[in-house]
Amino acid sequence: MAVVKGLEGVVAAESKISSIIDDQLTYAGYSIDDLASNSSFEEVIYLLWHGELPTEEQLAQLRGELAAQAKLPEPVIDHLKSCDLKAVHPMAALRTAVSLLGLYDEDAEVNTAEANGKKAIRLQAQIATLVAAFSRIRSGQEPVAPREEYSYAANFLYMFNEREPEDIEIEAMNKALVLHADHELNASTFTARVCVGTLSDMYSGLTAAIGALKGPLHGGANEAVMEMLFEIGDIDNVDAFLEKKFANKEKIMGMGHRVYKNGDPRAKFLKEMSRELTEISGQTKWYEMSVKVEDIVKREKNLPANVDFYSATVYYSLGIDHDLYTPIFTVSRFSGWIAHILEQYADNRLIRPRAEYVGETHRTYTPLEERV
Ligand SMILES: CC(=O)SCCNC(=O)CCNC(=O)[C@H](O)C(C)(C)COP(=O)(O)OP(=O)(O)OC[C@H]1O[C@@H](n2cnc3c(N)ncnc32)[C@H](O)[C@@H]1OP(=O)(O)O
Ligand SMILES: O=C([O-])CC(=O)C(=O)O
Repeated sequence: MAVVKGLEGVVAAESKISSIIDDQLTYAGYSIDDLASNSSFEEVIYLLWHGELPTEEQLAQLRGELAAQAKLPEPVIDHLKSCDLKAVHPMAALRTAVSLLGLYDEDAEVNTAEANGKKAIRLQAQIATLVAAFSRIRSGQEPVAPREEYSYAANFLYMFNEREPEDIEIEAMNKALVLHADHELNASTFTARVCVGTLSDMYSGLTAAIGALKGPLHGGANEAVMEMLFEIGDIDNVDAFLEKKFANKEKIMGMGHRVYKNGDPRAKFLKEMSRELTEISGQTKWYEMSVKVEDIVKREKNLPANVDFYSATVYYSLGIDHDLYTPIFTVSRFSGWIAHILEQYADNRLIRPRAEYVGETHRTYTPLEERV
């Protein structure tokens, strides 16, 4: 058996949800360029779950259902209030809270297509409320109830700040949600599929996926990018910072990708948003530092920026705490994970690869008292 470390290049599933071919990303056959420029996040949710863009009527129905399901069960809010949220990582709190949501859903263990369809809407609606509620409760404020008349992106921002978001903020959040929604068989999506491939439930699949996205080699990189920029502090420090990183063979967060070798097609949109938003907020230094980091890493290591690199300064410009960047990624990626979970259920086979054993063999049991 040949071991493929990290399963690089291994094709482990057939999927109609998204594809990466020649560094081009598509959702159900629509290019990410097209969708990022034209589509609402709700249209993308529909596309990922149904394989088609919605009609006006279908979109209105989805929006209505999402708005109607966005409230959290009181015990979940009480749970958040009972924790010292300043002492925990938001992704850890989210992982637990999503699992907890399952205890208040009578459909949690019902694995029919109908029940899974209902859970899909409920969970996609509640995840945004949950992230915003975490942020509010952590800063000593009451969670803000979702508003049915807002779009998904506008409502998400509103629940953070309890003020009507500006058009530019809504546009940026919508675009970020569209860009992060799905990405073929990335580590967290694979995790979700492995989990539900045992015929476990949707809550378990999503909880497992959150755990995988949390890591800094995956979704956690956007938070790490902002920490890196804080540490660099000033554009004049970029060269010395990177030289030291290269000398110590440390990774530069937000750079490099397992699949894209010539550039992540999502990054250019986030870069442009970062430029625009940092200009508006009068904090262009973060954008300028990012560009310098990107240029040097490209020149020295031939590694392009990935989706996490410029999303950091986009969210920073929206006034969001940097440890909430990966939770925001989670809100978007819920749509993709759910699509993959539904696709896995529809044509399931247990996912169970093999390992090549490289440990000791032919050993004889030594009684406890004889061991040294
Ligand atoms: C949404 C997302 O998940 S996007 C990815 C987010 N993750 C990050 O931004 C973290 C930083 N990047 C990385 O760690 C990697 O590029 C990954 C995890 C994204 C891809 O990893 P892999 O395909 O397994 O590549 P791997 O880690 O084996 O790297 C290959 C080589 O490139 C180097 N390399 C890869 N990424 C980086 C980086 N960001 N900085 C410096 N060197 C890097 C490695 O050190 C390694 O060098 P070596 O061959 O001399 O040992
Ligand atoms: O595909 C990957 O390995 C990681 C990634 O970019 C994503 O999940 O969006």
